[in-house]
Amino acid sequence: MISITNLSYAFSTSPQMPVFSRLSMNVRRGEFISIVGASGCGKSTLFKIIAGLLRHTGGELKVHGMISDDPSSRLGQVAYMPQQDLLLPWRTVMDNCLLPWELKRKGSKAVAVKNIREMLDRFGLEGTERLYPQELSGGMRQRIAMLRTLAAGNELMLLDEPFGALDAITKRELHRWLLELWSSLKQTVLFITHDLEEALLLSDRIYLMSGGSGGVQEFSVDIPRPRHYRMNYEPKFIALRENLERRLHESIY
Ligand SMILES: Nc1ncnc2c1ncn2[C@@H]1O[C@H](COP(=O)(O)OP(=O)(O)OP(=O)(O)O)[C@@H](O)[C@H]1O
Repeated sequence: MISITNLSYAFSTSPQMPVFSRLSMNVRRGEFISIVGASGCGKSTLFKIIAGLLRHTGGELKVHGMISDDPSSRLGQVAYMPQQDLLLPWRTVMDNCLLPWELKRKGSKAVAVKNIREMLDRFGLEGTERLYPQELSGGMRQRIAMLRTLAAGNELMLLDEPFGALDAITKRELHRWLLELWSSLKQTVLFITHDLEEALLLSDRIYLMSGGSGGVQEFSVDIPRPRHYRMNYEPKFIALRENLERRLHESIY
C-alpha cells in the first residue's frame, strides 16, 4: 500500500536542517501501523507528504504501487484526519459528514445521506445529525471527524493523534470501537500517537521515528487479536512496552 525509501523532507525556510532523512518503511494492505516518536520528529509532516499536501525533498514514495513525485496526484486518494478535528462549526453533523461527497460528487446525494445515517447509527451517534459540532462532547466530535474521514471512501486512512485530547475512559471506549470498525472494514490505517499502550493495543507493527538522520526502528506487535485492555498486564505486553519506552528514550537523549 505504501513504500517509503530513504525519504527526506526539509522546509524551504531551513533547507540545511531536514526534519527527517533516510526514512524507510512499508505498509501492507489491511495493516494497522502506529508511528511514535518525540514531539517535532516529523510525524505529522510525513502524513502531510503521504496525503499529498507537501512534496518530499528526497528519496522515493510509492502509494498503491505508483511512484508519485507530484503530491497533487495523491490528493483525494488518501483519507487524512489531522490532529485538530476540523469540523466546520457553521455546519450540522450531517453537513460536515457530507463534505467528502460534495468534494467528489460521486453518486447521488440521497444515497450519500442514507449511508451517513447508517454510519451515524453504527458509530453510536444516532440523533446527532442536526446538531452543530459545539453541541457535542470531545469523544463525539472525534467519532464524527473519523466518520467523515471514512465517508471519503478511501482504502488508506491516516489518523494523526485522533484520541490525544480524550480522557482515559472515553479513549478506551473509542479504542474498542475503532478495533471493531477496522476488523470489519479491512482498511489500512496509519496512526500517530504518543501513547505507547495505545500503539501496542491497536497495531500490527509500530515504527519509532527519530527525526533528523535517525531513521526509524520497527517493532512487531506479536499479540493475538482480538485484543483487550486486560492484555496490558500480560508479561509479553509489559516486555514490549518496556522495550519501546527504552528505545524511545534513547532516540531522544
Ligand atoms: N510550516 C513549517 N515551517 C517550518 N518548520 C515547520 C513547519 N511545520 C512544522 N515545522 C517543524 O517541523 C518539525 C516537525 O514537525 P511535525 O509537526 O511534523 O512534528 P511531529 O512529530 O508531528 O510533532 P508532534 O508530536 O508534537 O505533533 C518541527 O520541528 C516543526 O517545528
